[in-house]
Amino acid sequence: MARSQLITDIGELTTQVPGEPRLTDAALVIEGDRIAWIGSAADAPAADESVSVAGRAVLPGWVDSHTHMVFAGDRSAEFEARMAGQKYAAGGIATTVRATRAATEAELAGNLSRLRGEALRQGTTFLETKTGYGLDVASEEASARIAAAEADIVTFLGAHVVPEGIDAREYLDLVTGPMLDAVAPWVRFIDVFCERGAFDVEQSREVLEAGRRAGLGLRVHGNQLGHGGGVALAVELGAASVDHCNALTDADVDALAGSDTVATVLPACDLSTREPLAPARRLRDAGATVAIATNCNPGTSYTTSMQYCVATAVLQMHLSIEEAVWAATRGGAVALGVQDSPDAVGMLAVGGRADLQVLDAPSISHLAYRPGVPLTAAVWRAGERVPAASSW
Ligand SMILES: N=CN[C@@H](CCC(=O)O)C(=O)O
Ligand SMILES: [Zn+2]
Repeated sequence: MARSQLITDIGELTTQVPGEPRLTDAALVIEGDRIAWIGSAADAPAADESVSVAGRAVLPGWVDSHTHMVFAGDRSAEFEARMAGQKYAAGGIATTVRATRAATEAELAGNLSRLRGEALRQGTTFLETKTGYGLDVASEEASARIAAAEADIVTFLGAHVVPEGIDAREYLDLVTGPMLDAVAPWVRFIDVFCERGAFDVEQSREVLEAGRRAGLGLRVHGNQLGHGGGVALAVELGAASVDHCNALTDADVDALAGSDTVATVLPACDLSTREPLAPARRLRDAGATVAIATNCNPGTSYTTSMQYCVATAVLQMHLSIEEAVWAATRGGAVALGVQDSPDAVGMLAVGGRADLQVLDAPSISHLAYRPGVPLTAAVWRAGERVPAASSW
């Protein structure tokens, strides 16, 4: 029989199970990679090992549904210029494309593994990442393969920008043809940056329809830098999510509210680009499903901290702490299509994956009440306790 671990003396247990999202004085048992039992600490069964968390809060691991972690180099000079008043534009992506193409596969894998480890130790137990800094067939294939070795879900973002030295028509033929064929074994979704300076609505439609024909799910980077047609297109095509959602018309909000497309907000990116924050409160109030993700990338959001994003969503986007934690766990799961049993993530339920984090705090409200404080006390992913960082 699989090894069992009892985690007990949980002051506050956030399960995200509908109807019973939070328990107090709770305990849970992990058997192998699954949750075997949840209930009151007083009724907890015996197990092979027992860990008392001494009144701390326990919640599902974060589901980070939007990152770009396959890259080389950094863009701190661009960041400093932005802080001095320069506006963010899609063109900065070319800097990272040059560095990524010049890097070895071992360097790209090493950087991804470093970021993945950093995220995991901060409670991110389920991670999506994208290609999008290779932008030729060989580099995108390598990016997808490297990503698949480390991330839980990989998205193909060949349509990030049109790279230097090729015209848009020729590049779209590549993305929707040989590049798509090359990455297909490694990826579950296709994505497109539908924005001025990247791809317009008709080009984006072409990319997404090719991905759908190849059996991929759809995601869109939309309405980040202005009122574009990204959100409307995502809803029309039934995309799993549309991410950024900064500049929304009432019609965009209504369309999202009446759809199954998740609106993913990226608070750290909004602050790092000095763009107006995405209207998460307005989206929730209208009835849209909202997810929160880091958008970890070297250009617009170089953080792996879901806790920082949750705190910002509460403090500046006006979500309640429960709404923000839901958006950063179950919301991410819905955005990635991994919300259903038996392998659902972003919730703690008997029979489900044992992905959880313990906070050095008595309740989830401390995530926003104590912003910037590293509150992750312990993390379990698929039933295994995540070791602390090794020293270098
Ligand atoms: N918006 C498009 N792509 C990334 C930024 C990429 C970059 O600037 O390197 C994003 O999600 O913010
Ligand atoms: Zn992105």
